[in-house]
Amino acid sequence: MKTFKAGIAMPLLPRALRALKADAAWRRCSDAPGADRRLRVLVDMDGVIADFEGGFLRKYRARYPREPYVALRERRGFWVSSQYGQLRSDLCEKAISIWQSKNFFLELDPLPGGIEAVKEMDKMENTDVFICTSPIKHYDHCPYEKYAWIEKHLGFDFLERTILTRDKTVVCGDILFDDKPDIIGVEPKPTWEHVLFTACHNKHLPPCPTRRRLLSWADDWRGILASKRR
Ligand SMILES: Cc1cn([C@H]2C[C@H](OP(=O)(O)O)[C@@H](CO)O2)c(=O)[nH]c1=O
Ligand SMILES: [Mg+2]
Repeated sequence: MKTFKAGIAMPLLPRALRALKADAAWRRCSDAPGADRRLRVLVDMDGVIADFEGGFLRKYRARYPREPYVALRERRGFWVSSQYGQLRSDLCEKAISIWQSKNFFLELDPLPGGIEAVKEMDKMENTDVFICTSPIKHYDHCPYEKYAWIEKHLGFDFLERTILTRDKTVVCGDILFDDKPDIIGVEPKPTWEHVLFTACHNKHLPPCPTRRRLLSWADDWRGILASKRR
């Protein structure tokens, strides 16, 4: 969105009006939430409210019962296929075939407390919550199943609050709860604070002084939201 420098005299009122509206909209994204501005919370899906890792391991072991696997407590690094490829090169493709299969994303179990937390946020005053999730590029099943999962667990109306994107940095919000340690994209300074949601693959990372963690939905997520309102 183009922003116009405030204070430059516009020849035509409509353009000036448009400029002021654009500037006001831009400010809504960037000013800290105050009494009049609503807090915008972005919640990731896989690894935060949907159990990608548990669902993967269950289906991998069912399809390849005699192949080596990585126990959840042994998981290191965000990308499952990388660790399976290190185990044995052909296991990389076998891993990928699991989440490319029909019903993989649809049949993921909710993670404990996630659905309840999102529903509570949705009812909070001065708060807007969105699910902000990245589909895999093998699009035969994933985009549809992510929408269907949201309808199944949060209701049809929550599709209005569902964002599918491969680049989360361009999404405007105050907080992003996400299990991926490095969230990069075209925007070098995203508006949101990334709160790292603890998952099997990231729990061994050293503490980072500049980034907060949410250990689970039993942790103090309400306190994190409250800290952004002051
Ligand atoms: C390949 C892969 C995908 N994913 C999830 C992350 C993304 O969903 P989300 O943005 O909801 O966390 C999606 C596409 O990469 O699949 C993993 O969590 N681990 C993996 O190893
Ligand atoms: Mg995730």
